[in-house]
Amino acid sequence: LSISWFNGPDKWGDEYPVANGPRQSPIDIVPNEAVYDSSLKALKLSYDPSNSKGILNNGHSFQVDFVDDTDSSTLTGGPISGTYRLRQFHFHWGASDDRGSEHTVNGIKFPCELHLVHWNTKYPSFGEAASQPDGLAVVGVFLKIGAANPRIQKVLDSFDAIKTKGKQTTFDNFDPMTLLPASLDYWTYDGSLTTPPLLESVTWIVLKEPISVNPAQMDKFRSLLFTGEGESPCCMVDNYRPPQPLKGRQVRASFK
Ligand SMILES: COc1ccc(C[C@@]2(O)NC(=S)NC2=O)c(OC)c1
Ligand SMILES: [Zn+2]
Repeated sequence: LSISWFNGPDKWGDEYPVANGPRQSPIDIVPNEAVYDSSLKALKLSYDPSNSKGILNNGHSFQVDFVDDTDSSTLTGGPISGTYRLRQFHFHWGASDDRGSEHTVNGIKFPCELHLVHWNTKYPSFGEAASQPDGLAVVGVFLKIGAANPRIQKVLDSFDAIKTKGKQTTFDNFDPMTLLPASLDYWTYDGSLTTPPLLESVTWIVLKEPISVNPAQMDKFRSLLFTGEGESPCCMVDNYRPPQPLKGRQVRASFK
């Protein structure tokens, strides 16, 4: 499905009525209104770098895909029960540093947001899980502008090979753990995919602590194109959905 961001988020409701559903994402996170829940477990992420497969420009972001036919890269603990397998990770970012994240904190937008997508192994496949209310668990990590991040550089160095929509290349031996901040404190709430089909199947786990990238690294994200080879180029930027109504949902915090 090719989502062109110029007939973007405010048009999605016409074709996908769930866009106006009760558990849409992203949301604005208001830390003072989040409820500390001492029963929330620590996140347990164990990833096998040899599971990383390839990196693809899918026309609305880029994603790093993982082999997910065994339980070798999993998320357990946290707000979820059972075992969720890592499927892919991708990012959302802005045309400038004042915007780009999907979730916001007290209305503050970060320049970029990482999504690590996991699916519940109680279902036979990712596709099946994506249509179930407890099917997916996505770990969201904010990126802020600061010191250069050596661990993200390998991702950025692959961009020349995936500049245009549909291009992909191999991406071996990458450990997504290296993209996580020191603290795994998180907020969690029930939500959805943030692009069509906007399925309400995501348990969101948004980390409180951002990771940093420097301005040159952030600019590298903006060198990708939404458009395919030979089409008039359109920079891949502002591929984020704005916050959606909370509709009575509670956001819980794993920390005081
Ligand atoms: C099952 O079909 C889909 C379709 C789109 C996405 C991507 C996205 O909509 N979801 C999140 S999270 N961020 C996004 O941009 C997806 O990711 C798991 C799964
Ligand atoms: Zn996403």
